[in-house]
Amino acid sequence: MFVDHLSLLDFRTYAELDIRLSPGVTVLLGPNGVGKTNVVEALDWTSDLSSHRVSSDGPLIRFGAERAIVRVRVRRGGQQTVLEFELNEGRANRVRINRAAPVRARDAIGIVRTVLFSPEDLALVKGDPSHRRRFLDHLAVSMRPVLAGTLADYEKVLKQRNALLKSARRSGRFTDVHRSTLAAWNDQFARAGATILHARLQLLEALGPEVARAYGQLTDGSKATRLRYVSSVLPESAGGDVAQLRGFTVEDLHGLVLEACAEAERREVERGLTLLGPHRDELELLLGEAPARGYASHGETWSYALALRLGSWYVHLADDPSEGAAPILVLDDVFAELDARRRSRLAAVVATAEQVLVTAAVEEDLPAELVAGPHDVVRVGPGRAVREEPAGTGAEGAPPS
Ligand SMILES: Nc1ncnc2c1ncn2[C@@H]1O[C@H](COP(=O)(O)OP(=O)(O)OP(=O)(O)O)[C@@H](O)[C@H]1O
Repeated sequence: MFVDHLSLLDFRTYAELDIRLSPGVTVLLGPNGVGKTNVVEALDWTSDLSSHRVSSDGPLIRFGAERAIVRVRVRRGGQQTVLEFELNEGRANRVRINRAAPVRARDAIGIVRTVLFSPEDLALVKGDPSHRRRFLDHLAVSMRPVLAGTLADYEKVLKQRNALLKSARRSGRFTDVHRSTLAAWNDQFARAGATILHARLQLLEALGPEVARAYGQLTDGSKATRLRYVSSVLPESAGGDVAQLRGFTVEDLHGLVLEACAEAERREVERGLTLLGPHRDELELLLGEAPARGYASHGETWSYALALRLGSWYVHLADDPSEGAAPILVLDDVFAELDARRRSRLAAVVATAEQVLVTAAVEEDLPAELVAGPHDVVRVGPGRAVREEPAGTGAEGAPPS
């Protein structure tokens, strides 16, 4: 797929921006801090309505403005879809598809598909487990948008469960009312938790080999990657081995979460906190025999982070091989961080995507493999981004209609 038009109103630095894009490679060039990432962040945001840089939408709205509007026109095979998002601080966002009546925000997830590489990805390897859980869940949602609802249900019941455990702890008594309310929350908690666990395990089964392949492509292949899923709920005997864990059905997992809830009840009341469930699990990244976190070198950490993203793209391609389904690749400021060998290796792989957007401060940061062939250049200046047009063509296209 590719996006051929992106319009922004009061998004980050842009009061107004209207930019035409083409399939193939587009390079966004401009000095540091000028707004290159803001453009690709807007596009990436439309894929799952979340930003790689901030956890709420507030900072995406131009400072001082009340709301932002992001409009994209995406083409997939012969089909085109116009998505329009109104981001409101402290209020629900409004979403329209093909200018029809507003729909639930969730209904727009997955229409645009992106895989974004950014310097923040280092946290996937070096950061705390929440980064890796979010990575897994975002990838799972982008392929199965319905999971967004389950994740929201899980968050809600987790909050309720935590509030109940906290109040029991504060009162110093675990009454029958506490017990029966907890039992009711436990069932909802286990249902949503089991669906999330199941989705993660299915995804990991596909992702593990693809990350290993990507890591091999980006490096000399002397070390291998392996993904382990360490769960607060699943049997320890499996040792996090995804191949052993993948056999569980949602029903099996529901039963396991309920059992774990019963087993942990006393400790949870003592602590006033939920101590188990997918929000406590860890995706462990191994490099050779050692965990990458704490052991991998800086270069290996970068390669692992890139391999997780490239592996995600491969999983998307395998999951939906239909025409035009391949996600758009967005490489935000990554080449400057890589040595020449990894630059060319990454460039050679990504250049095969239907649409690739790359940001860079200077042309010299871009690998020759990426810009040797035909590509577009968008010059980004303060509050503006202008596509360089080959002589004899119109400067800007019509807005999405
Ligand atoms: N909501 C907002 N309203 C106004 N300005 C904002 C908002 N959010 C971020 N900015 C500004 O946007 C700029 C950063 O833009 P961006 O991250 O896109 O830069 P960049 O061109 O990618 O830079 P670099 O090359 O350094 O990564 C900063 O100057 C920041 O102050």
